[in-house]
Amino acid sequence: MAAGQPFVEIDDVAMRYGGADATLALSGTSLQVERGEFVAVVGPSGCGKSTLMKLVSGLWPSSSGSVTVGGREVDGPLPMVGMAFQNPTLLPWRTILGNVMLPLEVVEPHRRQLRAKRAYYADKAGRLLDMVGLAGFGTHYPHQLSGGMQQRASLCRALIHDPQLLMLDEPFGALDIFTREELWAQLQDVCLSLKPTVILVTHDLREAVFLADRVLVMSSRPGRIINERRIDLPRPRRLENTYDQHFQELVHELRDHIHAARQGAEQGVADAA
Ligand SMILES: Nc1ncnc2c1ncn2[C@@H]1O[C@H](COP(=O)(O)OP(=O)(O)OP(=O)(O)O)[C@@H](O)[C@H]1O
Repeated sequence: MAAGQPFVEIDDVAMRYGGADATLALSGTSLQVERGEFVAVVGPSGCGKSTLMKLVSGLWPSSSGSVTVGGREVDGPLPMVGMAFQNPTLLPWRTILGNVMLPLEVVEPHRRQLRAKRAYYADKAGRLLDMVGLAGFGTHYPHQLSGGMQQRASLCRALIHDPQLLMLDEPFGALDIFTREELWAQLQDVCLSLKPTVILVTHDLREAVFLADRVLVMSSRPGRIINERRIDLPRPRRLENTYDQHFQELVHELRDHIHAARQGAEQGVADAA
């Protein structure tokens, strides 16, 4: 990776699902993320946020333009990525510890070392579970945990192989507000300690402002970045800071941008009618 090059770089990407007349999800989309930066992506529903995540993690190819991570063009799933989604997707027949350790069975060099170093990795998984308040739950099965606890476990699974890039697609979207806020604080602690590069997709503007160094706002579909806001709040941020005037001003500012993006889309539909 060349000095000064961003860790993640999306350059003028377009993405169409299916044939020529199928949905154009992204068009003219560009963004850059520095190593160790926490970026949140917000935008109107259906604007292409998840599509953007699929391109960066190599789960889907772009139709045009380029996507590079760590200085290399993305041409397939990246082992250096950890992912967590709205649905925790834990395997029901595995214990929580077994679920957290799953990526180690797939991603090299851990896969090669797992048999010889199982105790080391189990200890590491246990420490991650401790960090998110799940000490003692490693031997439980997913159905024995609440939704919030399962989501914490899926966060540990995303982190177990020391990913350089953490991709979080609405990871707390299905949780109640109290659990969600508790997990913001835990995710912040984990990130301050492990310092991965993070891209978070969320609908929750408070979540974006609480967690991110920078928030990117997308236009309506086909999505592209229409605004970016650096979040200049000191860390560690505390939940009581969400009541501060500056915090609320940032949230309102983002809300205005999204409102404008949605208005733009409605205007486009009206013009076409
Ligand atoms: N597998 C797919 N096949 C065809 N079209 C798809 C597929 N996945 C997404 N789309 C379409 O692409 C567009 C962007 O979808 P995407 O899921 O990226 O949006 P989003 O911003 O994440 O949405 P939301 O905020 O509602 O979760 C939508 O119009 C959607 O219907």
